[in-house]
Amino acid sequence: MENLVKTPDFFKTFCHNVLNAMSPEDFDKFSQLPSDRDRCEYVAGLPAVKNLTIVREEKSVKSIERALALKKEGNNAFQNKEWNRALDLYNQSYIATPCDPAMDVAVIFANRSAALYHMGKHDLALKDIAGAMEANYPRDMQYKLMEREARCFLAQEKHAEALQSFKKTITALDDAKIPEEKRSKMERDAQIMVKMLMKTIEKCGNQKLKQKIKKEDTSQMHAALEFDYNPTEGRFAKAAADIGVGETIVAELPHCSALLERSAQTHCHHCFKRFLAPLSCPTCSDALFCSTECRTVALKTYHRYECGLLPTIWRSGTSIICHLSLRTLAQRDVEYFLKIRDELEANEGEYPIERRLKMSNSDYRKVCNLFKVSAKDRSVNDLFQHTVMSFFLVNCLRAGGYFDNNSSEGVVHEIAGFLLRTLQVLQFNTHEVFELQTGKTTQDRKTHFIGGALYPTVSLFNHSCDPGVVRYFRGNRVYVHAIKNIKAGEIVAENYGPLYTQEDREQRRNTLKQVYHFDCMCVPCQENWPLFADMNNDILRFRCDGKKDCGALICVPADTNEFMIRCVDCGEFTNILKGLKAMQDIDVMNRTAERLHNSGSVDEAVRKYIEILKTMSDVLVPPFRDYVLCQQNIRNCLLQYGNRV
Ligand SMILES: C[S@@+](CC[C@H](N)C(=O)[O-])C[C@H]1O[C@@H](n2cnc3c(N)ncnc32)[C@H](O)[C@@H]1O
Repeated sequence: MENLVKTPDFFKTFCHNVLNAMSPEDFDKFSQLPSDRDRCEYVAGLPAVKNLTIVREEKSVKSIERALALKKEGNNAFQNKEWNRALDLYNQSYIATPCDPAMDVAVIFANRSAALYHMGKHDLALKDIAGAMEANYPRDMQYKLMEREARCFLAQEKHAEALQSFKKTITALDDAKIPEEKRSKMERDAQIMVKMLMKTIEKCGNQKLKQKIKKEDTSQMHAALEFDYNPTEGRFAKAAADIGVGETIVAELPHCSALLERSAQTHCHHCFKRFLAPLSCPTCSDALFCSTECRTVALKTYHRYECGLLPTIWRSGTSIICHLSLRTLAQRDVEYFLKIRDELEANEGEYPIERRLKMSNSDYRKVCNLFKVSAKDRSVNDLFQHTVMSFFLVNCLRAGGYFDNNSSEGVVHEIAGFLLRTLQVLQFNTHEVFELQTGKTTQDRKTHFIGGALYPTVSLFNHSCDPGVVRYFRGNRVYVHAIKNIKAGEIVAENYGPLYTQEDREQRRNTLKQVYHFDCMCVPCQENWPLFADMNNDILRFRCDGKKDCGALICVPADTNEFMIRCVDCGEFTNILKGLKAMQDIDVMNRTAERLHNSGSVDEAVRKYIEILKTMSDVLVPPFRDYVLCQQNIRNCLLQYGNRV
């Protein structure tokens, strides 16, 4: 069966083979098993799974010959001042360079720093210079690097740092193997810069930026956000006090995240940020990083087990959920899971919401009890396929060296049980992480999926076909913003896909039932709101504001001549003049906002749209065409925030 693992989409075939070998009695036995661990142990004992052999792959190994050829091409592009092309070739050369001997990596870093310097990417150039020095760049050439470092600092107006680097240039020139004339000219130039910088520093003081080490909280929540529960809808987010349109409701890092294969050569394997000059895993070419920080965390945790297995996982044809489940386990060691096992068994993973919110996002206990359909409500077939998937994943972990030689098979089944539990949680709680690709016009903007992630707080939000929030991402950090005014006591709902403006109630409810197993109870579903295509501004809806506070809905033709309307429910009068006037003002305001948005003043456009939405929702009851349009516009603007790094 070893060959099977080498074929594209092999998991489907593997699962099919295992399923075919099962008799009805076997299924019956499987369906009686009480726990995820028992299910995993049962599947591991089936003869049909025995021949799945997973090994770390040597395929994505590096090649010095290829690396040198690419570097040569890069040097030619550099000579021709084709900086972007040179950078691209140096990147490819770097990724293909074996970490041993480090010398080659050092030279590639140095060359790449030169291309980055010419592109004005001084921060990245400085990182590569540091990388070259760390990888023992030859002493006789270090003067060049030190001089480049000094010029990068100069460009950033970091005078004290530039001064130090010019001093280091002078020292490094002692080792330079260059003609004496060139050496003394460079030394003279560096001395001049040292004197000049000393004067500048004396005059303006040391402008060294204080390096603030930002210790970011893993989850930041709006002060007015709280969580409630009811037996039909489970836990859900709601507003404890009024939340205004545009306000940030949650910003959080994922419990775990995994990049899609198609983004692996363009985005950081750890934080999902798009990179220009990546750092590579020293062993494989599959995991690239934006910074040493991201690389260090990945290499110390999950990547040491995933290295060499990424091609197998990607080739398997399983969804991102499968990789996320593996990552959840791989980011902590076996001991961690064995330690929390008894606690989870005792309380079934139930923690009071306040305690849960205080837990760190990397704590498995914070995500293990997110919504999932219980085993008794799942089809046996579905549960069986997920168990086979856990078997595949636990074997990946085994091949990656996750278990030490003393680990018993019992421990392996225990971890497979955790994988199965995580797969079930991920099925209902994974968020697709996207990047907004910008174009010249608003229509050219497209969302591009780059990976998946599990967010402990955002996963507690219920769905509405008229959501109150929009999500965007910076790397794999999610930001949730309000796109309407949410009153105290109201639900703060996000959207799982179907929108009332685009699909009719039946379609939406069918999708939600099929994918998420629930009957949607949101307001548009209960009131059967119209599609956007069927909407106009001909009928305006008001809330009765008579003294009896009945709050009934009052529908009025937009071209009415009356402005005091009697409520059929309570008989009181409501003055609708303000609402009629608002509809006229909104038209002008909308045009101003659109102009601002198209000219790229996103912040100003958002402020304008917020003003419009506020004006509308203060006097009129949605949905109506202008309101929906304005919400769509504000959503587009907020999505663009994700692109501002
Ligand atoms: C991602 S979870 C949301 C949090 C969940 N309520 C909980 O208790 O953890 C998704 C599940 O919440 C429930 N849910 C979400 N939106 C709902 C809605 N509009 N109406 C009814 N149930 C909903 C469904 O059970 C759904 O499968």
